Amino acid sequence: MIVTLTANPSIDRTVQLEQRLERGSVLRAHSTRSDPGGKGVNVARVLAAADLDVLAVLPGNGGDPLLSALATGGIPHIGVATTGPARTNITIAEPDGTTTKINEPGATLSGSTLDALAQELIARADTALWFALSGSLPPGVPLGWYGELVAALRDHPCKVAVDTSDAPLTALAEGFPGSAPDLLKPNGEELAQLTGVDGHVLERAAENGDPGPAITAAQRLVDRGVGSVLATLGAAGAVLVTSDGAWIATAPPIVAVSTVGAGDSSLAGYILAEAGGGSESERLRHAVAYGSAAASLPGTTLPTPEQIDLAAVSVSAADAASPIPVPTELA
Ligand SMILES: O=P(O)(O)OC[C@@]1(O)O[C@H](CO)[C@@H](O)[C@@H]1O
Repeated sequence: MIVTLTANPSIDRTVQLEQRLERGSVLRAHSTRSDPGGKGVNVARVLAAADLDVLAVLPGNGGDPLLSALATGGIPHIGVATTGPARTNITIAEPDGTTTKINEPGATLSGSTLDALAQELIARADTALWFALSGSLPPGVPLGWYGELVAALRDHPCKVAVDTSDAPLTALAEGFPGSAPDLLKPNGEELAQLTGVDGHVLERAAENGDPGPAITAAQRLVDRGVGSVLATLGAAGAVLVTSDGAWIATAPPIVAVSTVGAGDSSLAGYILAEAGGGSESERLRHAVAYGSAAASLPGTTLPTPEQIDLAAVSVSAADAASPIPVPTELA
């Protein structure tokens, strides 16, 4: 079983515009849609669509619209009693595929909700294959909470993936190697934040087909105890770095409709391939194929296995025999 934790789930409301977004104007929406959201919920949705045994753990009370949507979608889940319903996050989508996202802070979680969420994980630590701890932490949650969970789970046979950002990500990294997960999934900006690398250098290089800075930055996290770093780089693809080597994947050309959920789909693709015994390059191939498929779908629509084009993703190994060159900007 794969267990996902979403401390700050959401209803994702997408507003599709027919024209460009103009600040200060009255704009008419062409269409709207609502999808169950929150990063761990999305990972669970992708894995469930691929018929994996999955469980989404999240705060929520019986009758909350988000839990009802998960039930309707056939996503196995446990809602832990909490004070308020899930937040609504807004995506404003423009005709050229540009998305602007406004995420609410989420309802405050009490100490007892936090303890109950942690208990749901610990109770499965000896049977679950993977835990995916994903997304922001709502008010009331200590910034170091992910680190505490990783530390509690790492004595068990399960593997733990973390995908978060900003202060919770920084707090997690401060606890390395004790809080280092088996898999960390930063995007380019988060990778830069964590490693002190200039984010512009990293992203510009990746866009120009040079994954060197991203690999170097990811290697720094592996040196600090992280098992594997899957760094997603948008249209430039992704890199996977472990203590055994580094792999690079380029993304197939797509018409981007909504990148919301693309990173979560990548994480799900990686876990799916790993759970099936796939090699590092196959895990990376699945990650990029799932992420690309998600980006070509509207709102927080997530891909099914039929929409995945593995053959369109090219993966290569960085030469393990020669050290990864450190670009001058990083040296
Ligand atoms: O505010 P967070 O927790 O960082 O991100 C939440 C969120 O933007 O992430 C998902 C896409 O990755 C969406 O479903 C959701 O709205």
